[in-house]
Amino acid sequence: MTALSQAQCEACRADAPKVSDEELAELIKEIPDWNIEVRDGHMELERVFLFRTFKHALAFSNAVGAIAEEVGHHPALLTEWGKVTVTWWSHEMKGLHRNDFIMAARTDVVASNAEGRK
Ligand SMILES: C[C@H](O)[C@H](O)[C@H]1CNC2=NC(N)=NC(=O)C2=N1
Repeated sequence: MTALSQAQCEACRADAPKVSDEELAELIKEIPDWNIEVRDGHMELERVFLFRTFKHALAFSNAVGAIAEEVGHHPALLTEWGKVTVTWWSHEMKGLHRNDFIMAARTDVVASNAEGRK
């Protein structure tokens, strides 16, 4: 996996390249549990994770927040009772960058180590 740092968050620049249709078709295979949603005219990657309690859900949201801070690239995190909806897109460039797929894959790793999954 690409070693990303805050300084390398090219997806956070408005002129960074969006993934092409061909790249998208390949990258989405790596994260089969994620859905593509179109909002405000751009694509986003989204997945719902279920937990036994709100506390478990909140701990997961915090863990995803921590990997986001490491690279300076941030998701939308909707924390509810027993449920977290994670959405990745590159807001500066209004679309999907390769970084969003990398972060979705990292989110899956965080989820596989998370306590209280349902
Ligand atoms: C200044 C700062 O680096 C930028 O606003 C970053 C922060 N995190 C970000 N996260 C995401 N997902 N997209 C961005 O465009 C983005 N921009």
